[in-house]
Amino acid sequence: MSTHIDAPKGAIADVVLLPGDPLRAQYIAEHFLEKAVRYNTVRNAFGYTGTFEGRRISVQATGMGIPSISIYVNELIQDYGVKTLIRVGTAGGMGSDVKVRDVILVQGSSTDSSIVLNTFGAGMYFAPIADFQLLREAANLADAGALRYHVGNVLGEDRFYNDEMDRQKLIDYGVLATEMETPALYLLAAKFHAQALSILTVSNHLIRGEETTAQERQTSFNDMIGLALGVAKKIPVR
Ligand SMILES: O=P(O)(O)O[C@H]1O[C@H](CO)[C@@H](O)[C@H]1O
Ligand SMILES: O=c1cc[nH]c(=O)[nH]1
Repeated sequence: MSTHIDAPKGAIADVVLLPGDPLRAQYIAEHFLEKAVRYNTVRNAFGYTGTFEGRRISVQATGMGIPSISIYVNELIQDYGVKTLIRVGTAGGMGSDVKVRDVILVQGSSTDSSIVLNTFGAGMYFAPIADFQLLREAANLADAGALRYHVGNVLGEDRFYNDEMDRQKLIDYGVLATEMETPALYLLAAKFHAQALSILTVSNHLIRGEETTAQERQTSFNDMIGLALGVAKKIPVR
């Protein structure tokens, strides 16, 4: 086991989906994976391993925010040898073309978190970016499935409630939406030479004040989850 995951070596697949919400992990395991076995309940951060169309895949809840996802990504890669990590999260829309229920493929992750500064030191603004192979595959599958999706820059912010953030400036610079984990995922994937992609569903719009219903969120989650599993299925087993 690792410090926060109570699973034996080999219990976790080389490809892992990463929802923030443990109940989303359970939902994915119960509705999309075959023969799913729960390998972790520590802190209720549920983790499952099963198969999707014959491909062994795990799903691990990360909790909310950069400190929490950093723990799981570190342990999945360093203690369990995970090579590919695909976040399946929700986001608050910011750009005017972004609508609730749209899917966003996070190409680059801007942040107000100190994680980049603390890694590289003052004066170096490392750009946390998606793995191109995963991003291209996801875009191809989204095109084939006629999904409404965007590819671009997303803010990964430290605070959910953040009145001080100058959102209009970020929107003017093309930032599509906000969420709270991707900078850490992309930074740690770069550090450990793993592959990572964040796929997000827009659950609300911060500027227009729109929200989705719980039922609608579930349906649009299904598009995102299907897309993530479609990408995961194509990764050769390592
Ligand atoms: O839906 P998840 O994956 O938790 O992601 C988003 O939702 C949480 C905030 O409600 C933050 O974790 C944010 O990144
Ligand atoms: O971080 C998040 C996630 C979803 N919606 C938001 O407004 N913020």
